Amino acid sequence: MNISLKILDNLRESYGIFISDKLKISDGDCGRGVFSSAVIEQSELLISVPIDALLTTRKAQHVVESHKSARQVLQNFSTCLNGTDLLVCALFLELENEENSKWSAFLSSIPNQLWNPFMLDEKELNLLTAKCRLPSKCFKQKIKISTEFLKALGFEINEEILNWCFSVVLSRSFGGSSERCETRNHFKIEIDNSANFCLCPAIDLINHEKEYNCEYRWNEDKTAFQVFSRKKILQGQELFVNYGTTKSEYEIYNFYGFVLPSDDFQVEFELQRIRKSIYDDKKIDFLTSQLDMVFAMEKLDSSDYFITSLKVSADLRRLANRVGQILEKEGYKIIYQILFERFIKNKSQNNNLASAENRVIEVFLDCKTSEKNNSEAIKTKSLISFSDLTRNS
Ligand SMILES: C[S@@+](CC[C@H](N)C(=O)[O-])C[C@H]1O[C@@H](n2cnc3c(N)ncnc32)[C@H](O)[C@@H]1O
Repeated sequence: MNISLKILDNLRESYGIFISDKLKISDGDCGRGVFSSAVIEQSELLISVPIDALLTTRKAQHVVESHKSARQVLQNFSTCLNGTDLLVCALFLELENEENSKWSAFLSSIPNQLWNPFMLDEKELNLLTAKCRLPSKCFKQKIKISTEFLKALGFEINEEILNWCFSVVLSRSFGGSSERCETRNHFKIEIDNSANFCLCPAIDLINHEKEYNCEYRWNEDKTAFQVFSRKKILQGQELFVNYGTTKSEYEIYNFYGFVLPSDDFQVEFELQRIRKSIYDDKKIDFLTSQLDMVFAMEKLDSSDYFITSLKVSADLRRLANRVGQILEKEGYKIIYQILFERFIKNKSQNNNLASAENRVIEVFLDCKTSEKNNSEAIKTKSLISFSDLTRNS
């Protein structure tokens, strides 16, 4: 069976989650997401997750407490472990349980590779401006609490796995303080009296957009967390929710590790970081020649195309994403560098330096997010085909 269908079926079977037959998981412009496989009418119920299927902080605490010697260790940590730490530790412990975990279907529905800025090293973080750097620095400190707690329980800590658990909680949890969650997520969950902070299988597969076509609702009668369509959704369209209409782009970046392409986005912090990065000249020369070859194949002049593309950033983003994917890990940095240098060379032709610069950074950030999200998909992708790019331009 197709792996995406299997993910949805496992979630249905393991937790009694209702997931409309009109939904499927696919890769799109924002990485993996949920798409419609048939027309969806306005106000259709698309996903309904019963309360038992929510991994709340209270349940996370039970997971942690059920570990031998945990109670005593918990006493020593009682003043510093909060809901986030409990969820992080519970995920870590459930991963150790593998197939025996109640949450194995949920865990295997989450991508193996996640990325958040807190994973940047100290040197890189210090290159960001304070507004962007501080939350990630705090998250770096916060992980230390879970690390110490799990060590006290006798576990050897694999940093990569713990980072993954932390990233899951940052980018896939719902709720928060009841006052904030009403405005952020358009719902208010009162579970276990106070523990309105949880992970939610299935619903966490939906990506974020400012113009969203779906919304969350907490159904008090059914005690279920649900997703409804806000408008008609055509076959093949992606479902989007809004992770928080009052969230700043900095919050989105720090919690979810991506940035929405938008004209007014202040990305100077990334620019600062990249300008100070050190590049290997030979590598850039080699990759530049590869990029030129690609342009030549498509009979495009790269610098002209680049200047034009600044005005049609969606196309440029798509192009850079593809090239970034082919060049894998370092791809996005190199593309950024190449594009930026070409832009500087040609800047006399363009009188709006700041907005063009921002567009280039958008491209860079998109490549980065896409590279991280699609790392599995990338492996199977063959060489660049520009057919859809040219079709759309
Ligand atoms: C709640 S998950 C959404 C589902 C996720 N894409 C998946 O494959 O499981 C949140 C993560 O999805 C990605 N994401 C969501 N909305 C996005 C967007 N508009 N652009 C880029 N990435 C997005 C980010 O990696 C974010 O941390």
